[in-house]
Amino acid sequence: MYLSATRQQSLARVARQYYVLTKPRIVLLAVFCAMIGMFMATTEGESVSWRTLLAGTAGIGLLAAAGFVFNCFVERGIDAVMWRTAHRGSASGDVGNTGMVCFFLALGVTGALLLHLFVNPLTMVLTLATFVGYAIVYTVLLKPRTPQNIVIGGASGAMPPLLGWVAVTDEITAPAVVMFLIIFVWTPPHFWALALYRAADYRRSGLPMLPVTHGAAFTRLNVLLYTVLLTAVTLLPFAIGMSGRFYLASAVVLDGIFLALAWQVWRHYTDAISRKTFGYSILYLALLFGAMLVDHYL
Ligand code: HEM
Ligand SMILES: CC(C)=CCC/C(C)=C/CC/C(C)=C/COP(=O)(O)OP(=O)(O)O
Repeated sequence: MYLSATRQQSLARVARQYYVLTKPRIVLLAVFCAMIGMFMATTEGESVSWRTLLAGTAGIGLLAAAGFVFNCFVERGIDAVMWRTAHRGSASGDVGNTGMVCFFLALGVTGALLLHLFVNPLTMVLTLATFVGYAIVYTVLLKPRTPQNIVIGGASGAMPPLLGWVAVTDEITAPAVVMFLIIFVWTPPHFWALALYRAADYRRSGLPMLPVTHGAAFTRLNVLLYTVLLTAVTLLPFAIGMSGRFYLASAVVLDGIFLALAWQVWRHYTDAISRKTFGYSILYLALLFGAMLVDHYL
């Protein structure tokens, strides 16, 4: 069947609109962390099977993407009034409601089936629970009601490395919980740094984010306090013997930079510093988990 150039361009534009709703770069880092969880679960000389690696990362990634599309569907009205999210097809109306519902159902069912058929039932159940935690508990129940939405909702975001661990071991043990805790405590400075320089956007949306409900100064203090707590939590992998000196040295350097930025957010705030801190928080998480993986094979 020959499609005219115009038709091809139109299809490509629609495909891109759907792709954007999956928040692909967030899925990428989440799947990266899940993969690290898998490799961290292997013992000396053991490797992750291709079946677990491929089906596990695909299943977790698809269910994460399903959660993000569901979030865009539910928040299409709010996203339309926020400058940062108004471009999304869900907010602009370029992507219809039926299409979004079918899309997140297809993503979610495929992800769950991959995990059930090729990984293990526990990983499928925990990943589905993570989906519910993010799509329903965070997006529908917490986000419109409390400034602690991202702290409690952060539990879903922290699950990927634990899910990766369970995909390999079929059980939850201390190292998986430690990796969960690192992302759980990382989430508030990650998000509140963004919320600070996007405060006007959130005020317009009516969402009870901390800078809107408690003001910038209190939020800036919380960014610093959670970053101090994060520094302590990132020492746990070394403290419990899960990771060695290479990881410890990497964590100390990465934490030092995060603390310096968080201190500036607290004492010498500018939107530019907050934007820089948000951007660094993403690089920080990727490098910290990357260092954990390198250390595992040293
Ligand atoms: C409740 C927890 C979290 C909240 C509220 C949150 C919030 C946000 C927000 C609002 C953005 C900007 C998105 C945009 O403008 O399109 C963002 C970006 C991002 N977040 Fe988070 N985040 C959370 C957890 C996580 C987790 C767990 C990860 C990865 C493991 C992550 C990775 C990223 C990445 C990679 C970006 C950049 C996306 C891009 O540039 O397209 N976030 N986050
Ligand atoms: C099933 C599974 C593995 C889920 C993945 C969990 C995960 C990585 C959650 C991250 C949470 C997140 C990025 C929230 C974004 O906030 P928001 O949605 O409020 O952002 P927005 O304002 O841009 O819509």
